[in-house]
Amino acid sequence: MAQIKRNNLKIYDDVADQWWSDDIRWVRTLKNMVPGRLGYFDTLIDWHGKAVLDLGCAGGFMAEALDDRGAQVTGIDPASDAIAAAKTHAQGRNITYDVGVGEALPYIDANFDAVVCVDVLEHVQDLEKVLFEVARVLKPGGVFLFDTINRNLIAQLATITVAEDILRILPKGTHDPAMFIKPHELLTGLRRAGLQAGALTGLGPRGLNRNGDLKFGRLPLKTVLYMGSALKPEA
Ligand SMILES: C[S@@+](CC[C@H](N)C(=O)[O-])C[C@H]1O[C@@H](n2cnc3c(N)ncnc32)[C@H](O)[C@@H]1O
Repeated sequence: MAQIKRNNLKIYDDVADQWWSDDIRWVRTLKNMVPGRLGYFDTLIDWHGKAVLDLGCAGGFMAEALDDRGAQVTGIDPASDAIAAAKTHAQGRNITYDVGVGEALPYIDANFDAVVCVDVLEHVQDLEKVLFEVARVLKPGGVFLFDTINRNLIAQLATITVAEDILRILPKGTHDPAMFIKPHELLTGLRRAGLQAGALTGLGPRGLNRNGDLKFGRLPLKTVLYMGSALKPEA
């Protein structure tokens, strides 16, 4: 049997034209996760007037939500068709979109008040480089806000066996379970990059919305998905 390509990043360009159409369940799921994430992140930062980088923004769900909150948003992603879709959808908004990777951000040092990176860290080729780049582009006193997937058997069962293979709510090959990140690994990476991590919290499904799609919010358990923040200390 042919081997499935894991962490297949082509998936995001393949669905770029339908990113905002609500036709694809897993893309809708990403959209539905935004309020769950912001329910936590909004308690940590007042976005208004802040320069914010949405790192790994794809078609722009989080970027537009941050624009709605009055942030000055820049989004970046290597998926060029997804960035094109983000630009088209954001017409009339003041969002800047760039094609690029987190390992080599095309921004000057100390450019952003916040970097948001949701459902991305477990996809990047070089996590350490990305965290150093995040620290570099943050202003002193700036904050890094993220979520990612834990690496253990339960997280693998939930995201690969159940979500990809049984329920088919994720395309096959979306994730490589070997790239999932244990919280202590991320905390070590943040510290090495010079960032001071705050508390981590769980993220997960909290019922269904009116369309029968999953709603997301904070959970006490960090077994599968977890969110967190880290501060760049003042100079
Ligand atoms: C699951 S999607 C999440 C998209 C978006 N953050 C959201 O929640 O709607 C993962 C995204 O990470 C991006 N990505 C993968 N490798 C990356 C890298 N090295 N630097 C920045 N983004 C990357 C992919 O292109 C894809 O758009």
